[in-house]
Amino acid sequence: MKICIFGAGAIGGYMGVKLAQAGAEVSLVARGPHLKAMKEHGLRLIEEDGEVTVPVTAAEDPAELGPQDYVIVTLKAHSVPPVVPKMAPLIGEHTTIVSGVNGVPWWYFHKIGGPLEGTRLASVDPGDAQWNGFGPDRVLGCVVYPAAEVTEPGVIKHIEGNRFSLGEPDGSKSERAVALSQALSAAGLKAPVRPRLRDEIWVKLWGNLSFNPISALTHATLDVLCTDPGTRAVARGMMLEAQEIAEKLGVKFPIDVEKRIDGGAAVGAHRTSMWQDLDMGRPMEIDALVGSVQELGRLTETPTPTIDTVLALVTLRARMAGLYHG
Ligand SMILES: NC(=O)C1=CN([C@@H]2O[C@H](COP(=O)(O)OP(=O)(O)OC[C@H]3O[C@@H](n4cnc5c(N)ncnc54)[C@H](OP(=O)(O)O)[C@@H]3O)[C@@H](O)[C@H]2O)C=CC1
Ligand SMILES: CC(C)(CO)C(=O)C(=O)O
Repeated sequence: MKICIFGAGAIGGYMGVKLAQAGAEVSLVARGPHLKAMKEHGLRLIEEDGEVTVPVTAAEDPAELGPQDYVIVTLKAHSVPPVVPKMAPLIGEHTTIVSGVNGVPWWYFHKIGGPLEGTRLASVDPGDAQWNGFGPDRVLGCVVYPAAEVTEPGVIKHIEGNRFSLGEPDGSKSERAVALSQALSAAGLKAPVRPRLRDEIWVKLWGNLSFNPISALTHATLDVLCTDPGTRAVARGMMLEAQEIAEKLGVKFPIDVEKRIDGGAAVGAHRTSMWQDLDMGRPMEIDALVGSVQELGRLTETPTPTIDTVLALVTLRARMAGLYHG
């Protein structure tokens, strides 16, 4: 089974080391000093109980790697549409694309059934680049739970978690989902195949939608913003609006908003990825994490006053930092 990880930064690098260590036929697409370091010295993974360095097959040009059974996309959401044409050499007749990106996935309305079947989302797939470029039938969904960071070129620090939930857009337990789940499990990762992946997408998204922009705006860590009465109320407001949208789309939430916010507080003094991106002058995943929910609000005719307010503030914050051009 040939697996290529496209965008082998924090999450893709973590997955890549685990798969390589387990002897899987895995290759990584990366760029810049990080690619140079991993080609010259291998890819180093630092975990709580020790560290390991593994030699990896890595390239910037996918043409060097050829058609794959699975392409696992672990780019930031806004980086995917522009590179779709570049991925063409990786894609053969039976290639599965695994979307390991936070936020509302571009394939959300594929095989969902009902009146919104086949709806495209401009916030996450402008110009239908992925829908038309990959074709939604190739897609296997994935919710990424681990936290990791690239601490220096060629070095990944794992922070917590090892679950990558997988799910078919139609909820079936397909052969391709089971085969990938087995490969990831053999590499020591948790990879359950879920019949209702969209429910998990929303529980994860609840946090990213609210905690990430609030932290970027306030520079408060999760423990603080989830317990301060004012910002907790803003997060709650955003989440309740998202819940109304999601439930109109058939989602069932297994927990309530208060429990989800308490879970965020329990993570501790964590700087969200959106705040880290702002600090480091990197584009922020505003469209995928917040704009997409506003777009779904419009589609389902659900008012989103709190989401609209926070989206306006964080978008202007990003624009003033020269990090948002939408
Ligand atoms: N990190 C985390 O803890 C978590 C992340 N996620 C989600 O996972 C996804 C990936 O995040 P993360 O791993 O943190 O992101 P990273 O930025 O660490 O990884 C993406 C990598 O792709 C590289 N890249 C970008 N464009 C190209 C290109 N055209 N060709 C080759 N390489 C390219 C980037 O290089 P460069 O640096 O040069 O841009 C970077 O190394 C995001 O959607 C994120 O929200 C989900 C849960 C937790
Ligand atoms: C903060 C957290 C854990 C949830 O919002 C996250 O996923 C991020 O930093 O992007």
